[in-house]
Amino acid sequence: MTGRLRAGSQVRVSVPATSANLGPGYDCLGLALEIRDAVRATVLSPDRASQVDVTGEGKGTVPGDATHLVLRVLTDVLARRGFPDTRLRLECDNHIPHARGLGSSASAVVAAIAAADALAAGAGAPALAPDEKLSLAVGVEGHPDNAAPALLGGAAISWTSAGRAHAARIDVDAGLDCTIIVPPTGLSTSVARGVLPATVPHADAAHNAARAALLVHALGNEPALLFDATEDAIHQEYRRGVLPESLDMIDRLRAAGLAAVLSGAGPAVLVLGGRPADVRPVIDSLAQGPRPGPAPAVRHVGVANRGAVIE
Ligand SMILES: Nc1ncnc2c1ncn2[C@@H]1O[C@H](COP(=O)(O)OP(=O)(O)O)[C@@H](O)[C@H]1O
Ligand SMILES: N[C@@H](CCOP(=O)(O)O)C(=O)O
Repeated sequence: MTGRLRAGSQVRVSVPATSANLGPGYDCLGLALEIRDAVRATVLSPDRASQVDVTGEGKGTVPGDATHLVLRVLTDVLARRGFPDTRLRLECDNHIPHARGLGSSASAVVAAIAAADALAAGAGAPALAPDEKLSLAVGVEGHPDNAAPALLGGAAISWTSAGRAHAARIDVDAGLDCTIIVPPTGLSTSVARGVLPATVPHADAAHNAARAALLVHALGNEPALLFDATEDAIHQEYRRGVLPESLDMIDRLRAAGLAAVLSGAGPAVLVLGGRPADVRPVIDSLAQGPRPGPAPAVRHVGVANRGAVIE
């Protein structure tokens, strides 16, 4: 089927930030956080050029042309669904910091897929199943651990099998406190993936398998186990060379008994079960002496129970 969407059709989607890995769950665990981006997509007539307006994060840095991540994925998914060369106006209201390890690119991709699906469904195309949306997101992102909670909300386990991505939502204790420490400068995920070895020792894989399984239990049922459950042996230490300050922060927070992990590929740090009042004294102790630049932001943030939603 090849068709054209009616000019003036519109959809608004909001999508949460995510923190992937949560320590041991490299490329398979993630948590949605209540910081949301919103995108309004309006179909233009075919003689108009697509247009992107950005407010907030990324304004002035993300491209305004067809290479804009949301526009690129949205038009690509629409073309696959039978609506090629759709011209769009996007209004992006961004709150998720870019290149900090809070899944901004996955949220952008998921927002685009959800918007494309809603526009196509409005024109009579069958709606995509959650696994189909996740598989499309993985085709862009390369790993499912951010996209899964961005789609589903809450915490998610994600995996790929025979070229298709899948996810299961897991319970999170309603009272779980999360604090994020967000440095003023970012690091692209591809750089932080590039320093990882192709293989890890068997003992380290076994270490992480135990912690990741324990983490699923701790998040939903026994927060007292979060500290043990967030130990990682397969990615964080390898990233110390490109993220020395984040890893130093994690060391100090963990020495203070807090379940601190690298958020995604960093540089942000996530403290599970910790409040800013617990975290700030440790951050302040790191700042003894002249600080080279602005201080990191310390934010208390709730778990987002809703993933991508059409508003
Ligand atoms: N809302 C968005 N709109 C357009 N591009 C985005 C958006 N969010 C992220 N990006 C692109 O993705 C990059 C960040 O992706 P990445 O390095 O994977 O970091 P993270 O996903 O952890 O924030 C940004 O520098 C930008 O190019
Ligand atoms: N599992 C990935 C997660 C990347 O998350 P991001 O938020 O930094 O993009 C990794 O560790 O590389």
